[in-house]
Amino acid sequence: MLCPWTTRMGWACAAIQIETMTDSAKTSPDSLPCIAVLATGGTIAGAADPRSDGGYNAGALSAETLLSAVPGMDRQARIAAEQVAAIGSQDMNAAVWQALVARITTLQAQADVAGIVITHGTDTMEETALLLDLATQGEKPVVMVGAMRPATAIGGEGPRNLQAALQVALSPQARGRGVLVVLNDTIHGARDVTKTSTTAVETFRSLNTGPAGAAIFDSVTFFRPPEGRLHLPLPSGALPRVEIVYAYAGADGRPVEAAVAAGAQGLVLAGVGDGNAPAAMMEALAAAARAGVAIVRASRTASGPVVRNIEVDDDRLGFVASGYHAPAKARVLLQLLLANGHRDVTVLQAVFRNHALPG
Ligand SMILES: NC(=O)C[C@H](N)C(=O)O
Repeated sequence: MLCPWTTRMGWACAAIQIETMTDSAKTSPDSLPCIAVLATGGTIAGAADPRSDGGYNAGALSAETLLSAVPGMDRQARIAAEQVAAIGSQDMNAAVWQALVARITTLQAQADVAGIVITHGTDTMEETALLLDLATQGEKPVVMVGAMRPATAIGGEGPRNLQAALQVALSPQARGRGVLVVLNDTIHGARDVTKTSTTAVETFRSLNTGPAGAAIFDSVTFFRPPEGRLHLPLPSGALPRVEIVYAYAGADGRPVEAAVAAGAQGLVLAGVGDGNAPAAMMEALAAAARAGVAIVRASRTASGPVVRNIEVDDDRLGFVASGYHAPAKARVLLQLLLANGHRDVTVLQAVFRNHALPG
């Protein structure tokens, strides 16, 4: 039994459709909620590569294969899978983001869809999570999931993570919370989550806020109420060029000048401490700000806010302090702000501090 919308939408030529109904569920298939799974690749879909012991290729397995490793979900939901991309998330790009935004927007509007799950590599999951959270609207749960061990590895945790993500997507409590990330039985909000370890299965943390909730066995619990969402539509075409400049002892202004020469409309400083940098780098950033480039000071440290006008005179230099946005996420937010015509430093600062447009 396919979800009703798969036949209506005519996905047969563009997407994978799967049949997961058991005999028992087939007695009343229409009573089960429908979940759309949008697959993009990543290690959760990774398969061993014979080139080396432990080596693998991300995005090698289909959505259908991933779902076949999660027995029992067919008693709780009808599931329709669509292969949006098949890439390692190090190669995530604007075209896939456009496709995901379009599919989420369509699925949010379809009455017969209860929730959406997106399989994705972990490397850039936090960037995609924030972008989708900002660029889409709707109450239905949108749950991103990945894995640290490839599907062919002993102890691969992808099937359990996918099961938990499907359970969160089915949970009424997950409604109205924007985009969520589920791995290792833990639920994170798109704004809060960061990958903290190259290899650990508990790599995703919400370092400043703590996790949003937990998915233990088949029980989904949230620890706090939903927060307000900021909406910044994703325009068609290329996003504005925004570069990240990394500060370190001895850094000078040349990385800043190179980024500006390459056409950057915005720069995010991955600064030391509270978004700081050596004087030569700061001078180059100030010159860029005078030339009309949006400058956001973030921190290369893992947690804590970057606060305005503490060691750096942001008012005089025309900079924005990133608040709790780490560099990669500050870049996504700045790209969407610039793409939506927000260039005024006061407006940019309000959004980075309050996650809401002023007024
Ligand atoms: N664990 C992973 O998913 C890493 C992989 N390189 C990816 O982001 O696609």
